[in-house]
Amino acid sequence: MTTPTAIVHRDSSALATATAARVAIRLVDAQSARGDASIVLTGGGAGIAVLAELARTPARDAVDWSRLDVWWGDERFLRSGDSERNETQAREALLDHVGVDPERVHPIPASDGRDGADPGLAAERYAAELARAAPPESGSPIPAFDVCLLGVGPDTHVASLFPEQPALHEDERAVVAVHDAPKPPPTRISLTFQAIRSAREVWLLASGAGKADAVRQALGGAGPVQVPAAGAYGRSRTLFLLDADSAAGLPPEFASRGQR
Ligand SMILES: O=C1O[C@H](COP(=O)(O)O)[C@@H](O)[C@H](O)[C@H]1O
Repeated sequence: MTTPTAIVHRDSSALATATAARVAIRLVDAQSARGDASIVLTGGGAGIAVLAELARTPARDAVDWSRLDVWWGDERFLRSGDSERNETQAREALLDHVGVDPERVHPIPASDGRDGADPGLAAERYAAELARAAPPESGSPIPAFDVCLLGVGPDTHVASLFPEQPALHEDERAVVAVHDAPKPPPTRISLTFQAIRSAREVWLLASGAGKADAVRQALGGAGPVQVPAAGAYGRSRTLFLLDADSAAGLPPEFASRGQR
């Protein structure tokens, strides 16, 4: 477990711009070290704003998009192309505008995919896809993602791990079907904590006053079942990337380390 660091930006626009640059640098560094890079994308307001900024930033030209594996942390289990799918929004914001290799883009299956409307089978299929991408020598069924982006919901959810739900107790599978999510749509597919924590770096994004209480709880010592954002961390680094409004309730030890 890595101790989180909070970085506070002036407003939501500065948060998106700075995080987009940070993602580009992270991917360039990973590609310099290993040739390839991998990223886990998130949905949500701040997450999609970062992707749209990444499509615009000149730093995007430093990334070799053809040598990037793109995964998702969660998906709303809807038909392919539905505008509420995180995949659809990520394609529109970023993936349609950069030279990604389609074979290396790994969307979570849709409800009209090969498994039909069975989210359990779709979750198993995604877990198998992750396992195929994991280096055999690692002994892990999950690749070591270079960076995993997670939006923080106002109720402290991350990916589709919602407070007090059964998925939070999953400690064997990398991917689960989520039923009865409190935020629509009710049926979703999500990486589990185990999969999220296999990432080298986990970056949690929040913007707006509506997220201040969630951020306060996540960094205030709460448990991951009550506050899922408190249970998401990376193997080498965990960042909370915030705007000033979402950082309004930061515990003092984090507030003093914030940047503006
Ligand atoms: O439904 C979801 O919500 C969260 C956060 O969304 P936001 O609009 O409150 O920022 C997101 O992280 C997750 O990927 C998504 O499926």
